[in-house]
Amino acid sequence: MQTEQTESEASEGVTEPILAVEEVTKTFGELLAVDNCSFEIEDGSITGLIGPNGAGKSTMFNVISGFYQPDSGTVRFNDEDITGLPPNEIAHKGLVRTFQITRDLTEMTVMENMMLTPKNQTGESMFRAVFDRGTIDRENDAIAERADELLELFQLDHLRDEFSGNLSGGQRKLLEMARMLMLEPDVMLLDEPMAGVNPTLENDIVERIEALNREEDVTFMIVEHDMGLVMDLCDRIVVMNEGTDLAAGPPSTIQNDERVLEAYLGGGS
Ligand SMILES: Nc1ncnc2c1ncn2[C@@H]1O[C@H](COP(=O)(O)OP(=O)(O)OP(=O)(O)O)[C@@H](O)[C@H]1O
Repeated sequence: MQTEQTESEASEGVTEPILAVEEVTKTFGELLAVDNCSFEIEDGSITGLIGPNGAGKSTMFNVISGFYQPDSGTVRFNDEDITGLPPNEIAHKGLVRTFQITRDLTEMTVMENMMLTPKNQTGESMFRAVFDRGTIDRENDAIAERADELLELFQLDHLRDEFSGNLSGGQRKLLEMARMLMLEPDVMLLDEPMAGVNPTLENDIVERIEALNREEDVTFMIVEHDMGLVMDLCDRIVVMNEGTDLAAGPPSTIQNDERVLEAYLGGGS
């Protein structure tokens, strides 16, 4: 009994990294966009990735999610080396991302967009598509049910049959997050989720992120320029500067880190 207590006390507060970036470098010709950058993302955290303009944040997101091949270094997700895998494979493993500019298909309805991104569909196999209609129908029902639940969660259910091109910029951001959640991810990378979003919708997005983190155990990594929001929302912050990791820690530590202040002042952003 005594030993059990000690063990559980010892493990309390110790969280495994779900994502680890190890010595990643990415160049564009002569330009060193990411320079030997390393950091870890704790499972269950909401981590902010901040840094002055041009620090390499978007490039890092592109490397992690498979859109760019790094020149060197490793990306580990759930202890598996995922470096260089194609984006759809990484997404199906449970690591998804959103973009600064939303990527929904504007000529399709909100619901059709949702139905494009499900996980493990049997219908993808030609054999099953021909011989196993019953399973496919049941799967489609389950997928449609999840899509409806997510649309409700993101308060888009009244726009279910609307063309996504008719949604506001903020609503399209919500749709993109909802669409990515069809993959039941463990980790979501959000690239400037609040850019171009009005304050009411911004509050909605913050609430959705917090609820998904709390109730569905989704780990978030968020690039966001609004410092107040980052400090409020995130429990941990990674700071990049000139392509590399400059500091990492809780918001209270980062806010008072001289090197971080200097990077922002010196960076002219
Ligand atoms: N596809 C590309 N081709 C060439 N250079 C690029 C490319 N993408 C990014 N860069 C350069 O790499 C550097 C890092 O850019 P990146 O967009 O990753 O920074 P960031 O921290 O996301 O900046 P911001 O906060 O302004 O979005 C910059 O100098 C940028 O001009």
